[in-house]
Amino acid sequence: MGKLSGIKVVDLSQFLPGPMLSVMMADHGAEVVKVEPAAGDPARDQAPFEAGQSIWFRNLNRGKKSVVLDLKSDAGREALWALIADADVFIEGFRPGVTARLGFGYDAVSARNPRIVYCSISAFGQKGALAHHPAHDMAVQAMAGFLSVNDGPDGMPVVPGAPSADMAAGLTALSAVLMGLIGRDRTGQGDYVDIAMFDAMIPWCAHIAGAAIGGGDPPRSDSQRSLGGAAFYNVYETADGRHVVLGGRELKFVANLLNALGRPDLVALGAEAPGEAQAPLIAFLRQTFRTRSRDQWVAWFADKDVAFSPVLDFREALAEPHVAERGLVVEMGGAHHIAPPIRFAGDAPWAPRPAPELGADG
Ligand SMILES: CC(C)(COP(=O)(O)OP(=O)(O)OC[C@H]1O[C@@H](n2cnc3c(N)ncnc32)[C@H](O)[C@@H]1OP(=O)(O)O)[C@@H](O)C(=O)NCCC(=O)NCCSC(=O)C(=O)O
Repeated sequence: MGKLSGIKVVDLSQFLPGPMLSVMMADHGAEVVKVEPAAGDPARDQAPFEAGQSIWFRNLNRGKKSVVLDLKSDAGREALWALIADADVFIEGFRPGVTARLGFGYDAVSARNPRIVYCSISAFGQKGALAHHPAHDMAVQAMAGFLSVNDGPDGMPVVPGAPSADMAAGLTALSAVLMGLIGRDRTGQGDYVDIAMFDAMIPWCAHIAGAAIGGGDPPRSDSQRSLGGAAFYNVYETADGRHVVLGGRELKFVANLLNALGRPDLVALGAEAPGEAQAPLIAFLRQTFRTRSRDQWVAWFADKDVAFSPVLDFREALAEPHVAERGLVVEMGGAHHIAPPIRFAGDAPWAPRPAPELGADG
């Protein structure tokens, strides 16, 4: 029995942030009813597909039910009210004002079910100058400053690989809903929470935007300038044109590596401030890493206590034995399932659950 069994979730959200929240609830036993328009959650149409389903959609919607409701019709609205009557959680991810126009704003929903924890997830929040601006992940990253530190050597911001604003919002919303449920259990009263992708990203910036927060110049960051050009927090090219990272900030790792490379004289430079003072160390490391291939370096580092990693593509990353040992990706019936990142010691062994076909439950 999952930690959330007995909790009923009505979820109108689409794409990524809201489904991320509700899939983690479904993983732990909540009954999640995904309410979709006739066209379905657009994530259903996102390539690549496998075993007849979008891989993206499957891994964000496993273990849920799907009902199709036209919320602009009386019958659809009635059906949603019936679902809300005994629900514990209501999730929506439209632009601010949409659910109120449909008749399902917090005031209306809590009047019918005062115990409900109602979570809105939007790009910039329900209030504020940007509130009604439509936005996907990249636009929020752009507005929050994150794209400015993900530029290439030509200064052009790079389209982010990970949808950080979506994920930050989904995971923040999960915490919020669980807090809401704990509070509700104490007081008997539900509550409303306004989660913004923007708000969820801003707390992530303190270390990279530190200077700007303090009123100084904003940081710039391609790989050579990250953290102001720290030798031991940097990316290096190898002889085969691949890359490796030194990702350690502790001086003992600097010493371990430079001693093994026969250059103990450079260790003191590791303690200097990143930037100009470390330039000779960076130059040495650049030259050194170009003398072997990436995988030769992986072998060389195997018996060294240094925070070193090869830069892998996704195929390589998923083929790592570590992924199999932790059971992170499971293939069943020709479909690949990504395991939940939260698994309690007392949980039954995890088994993949299918994501529903559109309207499978009504
Ligand atoms: C994603 C959006 C930009 C999409 O913009 P829009 O297509 O203009 O959607 P809106 O939310 O403004 O409005 C949705 C409309 O659909 C209608 N609607 C929705 N569901 C129903 C059902 N079931 N029945 C009838 N009508 C429905 C709803 O009433 C609205 O109509 P009207 O009232 O008539 O207008 C926006 O929803 C948004 O900013 N959402 C918050 C942030 C967010 O989730 N961003 C995407 C993250 S995922 C991501 O970044 C990524 O995947 O990439």
